[in-house]
Amino acid sequence: MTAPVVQINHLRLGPPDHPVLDDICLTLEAGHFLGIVGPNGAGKSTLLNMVAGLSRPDAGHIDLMGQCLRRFNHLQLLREIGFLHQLHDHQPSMPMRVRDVVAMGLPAYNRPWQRSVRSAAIGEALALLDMEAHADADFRHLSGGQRQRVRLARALVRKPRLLLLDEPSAALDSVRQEKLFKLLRRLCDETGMAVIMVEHDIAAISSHVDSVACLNGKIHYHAMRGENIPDEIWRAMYGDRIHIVSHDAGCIGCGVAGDQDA
Ligand SMILES: Nc1ncnc2c1ncn2[C@@H]1O[C@H](COP(=O)(O)OP(=O)(O)OP(=O)(O)O)[C@@H](O)[C@H]1O
Repeated sequence: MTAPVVQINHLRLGPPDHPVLDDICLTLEAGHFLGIVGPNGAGKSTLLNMVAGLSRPDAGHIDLMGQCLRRFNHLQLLREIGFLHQLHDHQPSMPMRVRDVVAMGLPAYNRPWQRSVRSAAIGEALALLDMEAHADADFRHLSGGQRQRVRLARALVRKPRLLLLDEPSAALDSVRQEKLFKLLRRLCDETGMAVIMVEHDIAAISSHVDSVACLNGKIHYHAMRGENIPDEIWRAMYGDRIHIVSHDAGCIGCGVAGDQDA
């Protein structure tokens, strides 16, 4: 039997009496598309950083493809995991072509003798995000949404087995958001890539993901596709004063419309 792509067991960060993350357990098989929702400061980015091996938990452990994450060296982690960090929109101070930004996602980007292989992979990744026509453009001259699509191409270019996305739809218009979620769904189905995606808008992601974990320090609920997330879970995460609205059938749970009195 193939080992799960990621297995997170009883993960904790911070002191037991005041943890940032507490008793986090999640398993992702190949092809699984997991959405994570939760309020600001819930620990979503912190969890992604730990899965990427960028920081260590205080308790619990993470297995990647059946092996303890700590046994992977830096290069192996780079090969297996694609990571799109939360948008900070830093831009290079020097001119940089779009294709060179994407090349930075390849573990072999500093090996000029592999130029033709690199070039094909870069073209493929840019095409997935409809950015191939901009391959030779200066990255700094693109719009914010176009730059975000280039960063997504950089995360995908090495065809990772696990893709970690921290609010990837930031800066994308709603048509592009929908296209992105559909692309991720297709890649999961066709290549077996597993995805963990942090997003705030559950209504936008619920028809694409396989499951949604509701995180605020701990996992309050892990809903499978089509399952309703109870109102008390939303209240436990966002507070009693939220206004909860239902949305289209087939989506997971309810949407949070915000605090009407705020
Ligand atoms: N190593 C650490 N030790 C203690 N606290 C930490 C550590 N890492 C992160 N935190 C704290 O954990 C909290 C969660 O931060 P995080 O960035 O993960 O939230 P988030 O859910 O991604 O929020 P947002 O939706 O605003 O991006 C923050 O208050 C942060 O300061």
